[in-house]
Amino acid sequence: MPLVTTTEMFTKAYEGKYAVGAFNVNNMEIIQGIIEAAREEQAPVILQVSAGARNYAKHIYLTKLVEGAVADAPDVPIALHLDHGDSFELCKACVDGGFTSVMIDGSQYTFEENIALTQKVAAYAHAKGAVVEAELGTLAGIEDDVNVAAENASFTDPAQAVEFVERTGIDSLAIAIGTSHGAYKFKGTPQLDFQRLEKISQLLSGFPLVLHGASTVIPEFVEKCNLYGGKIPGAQGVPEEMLLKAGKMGVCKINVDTDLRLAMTASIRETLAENPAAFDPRSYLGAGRDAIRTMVAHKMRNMLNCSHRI
Ligand SMILES: O=C(CO)COP(=O)(O)O
Ligand SMILES: O=C[C@H](O)COP(=O)(O)O
Ligand SMILES: [Zn+2]
Ligand SMILES: [Zn+2]
Repeated sequence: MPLVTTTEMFTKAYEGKYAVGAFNVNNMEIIQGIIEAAREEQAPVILQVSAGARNYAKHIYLTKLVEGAVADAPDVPIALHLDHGDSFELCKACVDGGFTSVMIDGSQYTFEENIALTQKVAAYAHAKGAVVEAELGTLAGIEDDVNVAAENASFTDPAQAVEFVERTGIDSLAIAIGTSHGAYKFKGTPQLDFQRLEKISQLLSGFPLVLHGASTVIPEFVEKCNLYGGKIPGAQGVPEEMLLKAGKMGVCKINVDTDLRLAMTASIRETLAENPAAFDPRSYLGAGRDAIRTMVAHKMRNMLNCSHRI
């Protein structure tokens, strides 16, 4: 099947009380690892591209690789999504360039400015058959060029979320309930505001919610990075059981980037450390690709609960 939007994926996920994984992609090995996992697990999947990834790998290379993925896994529903679009122009370029879904992240603007920008993107994308995710509330952590300090992060207001969805006509909403981007999410015990999620979910009944900054930062992979020369002290993420619970409460899309980075880096470090004579990039990039596949399959089975859903 051709690339799809997220509409049907989210309807099924909402009804089935599970979430679809949205994985950040930057190169061929990452795309192939994710698609191999989706095919093995028979799970729908969202490939998402940040502005940084688009600059790194270039739009045309990424879309051609994704075209390859679609041909390689014809029975898997695959959506191609812009992650954290920060302007109308970027969203337009992605819609025009074959993406089926875009995120406009106006969360750093005032409520009214965020609404105006999101409305404009939604009108354009919908006219072209693409869908739109927007964000209300801000996450702490690093998003592209925006580094939001924890004290400037603000959780999503449930009443505002309803007004925002009604006025913008978006297809899904990213909310802030305590997750954050990157490998350092919590200093003490991990905690999410499930009461807030429940309230938003009640008020927006049936509407797909999105969680960003949802990597688990699995200790095994941090330790492996550190064992083979890395320096990633004190990293901590969102426990998988919390994400599984969120998936039962209206969260239909869960974003994962950091866990893929950690898995790939750990296996590349290990491969090079254990094979000092190796210098064929296929040896360590291939190991990195395998690590992505294993990590994504693990997420699909244990945290998203989206295996065997197609
Ligand atoms: O939200 C993300 C991409 O938009 C990724 O979050 P992580 O950094 O927790 O993987
Ligand atoms: O939310 C951010 C994602 O992890 C993408 O990160 P990036 O902007 O460094 O590509
Ligand atoms: Zn944001
Ligand atoms: Zn994000």
